Amino acid sequence: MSEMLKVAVLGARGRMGTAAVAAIDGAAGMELVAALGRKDPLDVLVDKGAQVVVDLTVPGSTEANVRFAVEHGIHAVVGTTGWDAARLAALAELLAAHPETGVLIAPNFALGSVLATHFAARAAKYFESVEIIELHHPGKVDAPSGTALRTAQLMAKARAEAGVPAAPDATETALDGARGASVDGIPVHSVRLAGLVAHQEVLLGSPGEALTIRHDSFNHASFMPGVLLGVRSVGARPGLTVGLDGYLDLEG
Ligand SMILES: NC(=O)C1=CN([C@@H]2O[C@H](COP(=O)(O)OP(=O)(O)OC[C@H]3O[C@@H](n4cnc5c(N)ncnc54)[C@H](O)[C@@H]3O)[C@@H](O)[C@H]2O)C=CC1
Ligand SMILES: O=C(O)C1=N[C@H](C(=O)O)C[C@H](O)C1
Repeated sequence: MSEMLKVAVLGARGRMGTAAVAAIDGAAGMELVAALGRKDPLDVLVDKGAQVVVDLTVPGSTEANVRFAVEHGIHAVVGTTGWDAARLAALAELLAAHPETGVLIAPNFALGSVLATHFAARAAKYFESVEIIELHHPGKVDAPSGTALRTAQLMAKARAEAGVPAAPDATETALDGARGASVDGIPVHSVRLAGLVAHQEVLLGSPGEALTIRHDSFNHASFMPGVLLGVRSVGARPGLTVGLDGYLDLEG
């Protein structure tokens, strides 16, 4: 019988962590060796021989958690938000000193969301106007969502590379926030509504037509196949991968 992959979850009592603990517990070939909360020491990861850690915590904790994992040769699959360019650059530098360790930073583990972002990036250069609306449960602590940030960044990059001019917008006066947050020039609007889980609409418009790319996560089960794919793959992918699309063949 082949050996079980030893997996630990950080943020194990949160919304995502609870679902991930159950998914890993029930997954073939994996053994859940630790399920840690905010007050548990990270040394447990080493004591329990974790080979992969899944970080589902909060933006203020995730960087230190991942740094600890990498420094101890533990691969990391990270769903937590807050990984801006400076944090990613520092992590890439750390990984250069630990070339056998892999880290996946996945703003969204839901396959449909990964595809929606991919399609939005592909479509971005063909339309005059693009805007993003992300809609989440009111317990979410960050805005805009990590998914919306990444989607906007990829769309803005595609438009810049294609030489698309700034979207038309005659707004001269507006209340603060009325046009959303500008992410690389793309307006991103954040809705927090009881009853929602995680949803996003990318709006693309040109004279006479509009395309809407919408994805809905109705519950946290939507994220679990991506979490398990990340856990199974990260050991064979040394270095830093941003986005679950890095583990998928979306062009094939
Ligand atoms: N990549 C993806 O597909 C998804 C990512 N997320 C992200 O995952 C993160 C967690 O989301 P939720 O589960 O909804 O939040 P949550 O607030 O329900 O859970 C976070 C948990 O982490 C714990 N925690 C905080 N610091 C910790 C530390 N240093 N060590 C261990 N545990 C710690 C908290 O006590 C809490 O139980 C957020 O950043 C969210 O945006 C959420 C859903 C999907
Ligand atoms: O906090 C959440 O719930 C989610 N967070 C991630 C994000 O910020 O994009 C992924 C998903 O949207 C759910």
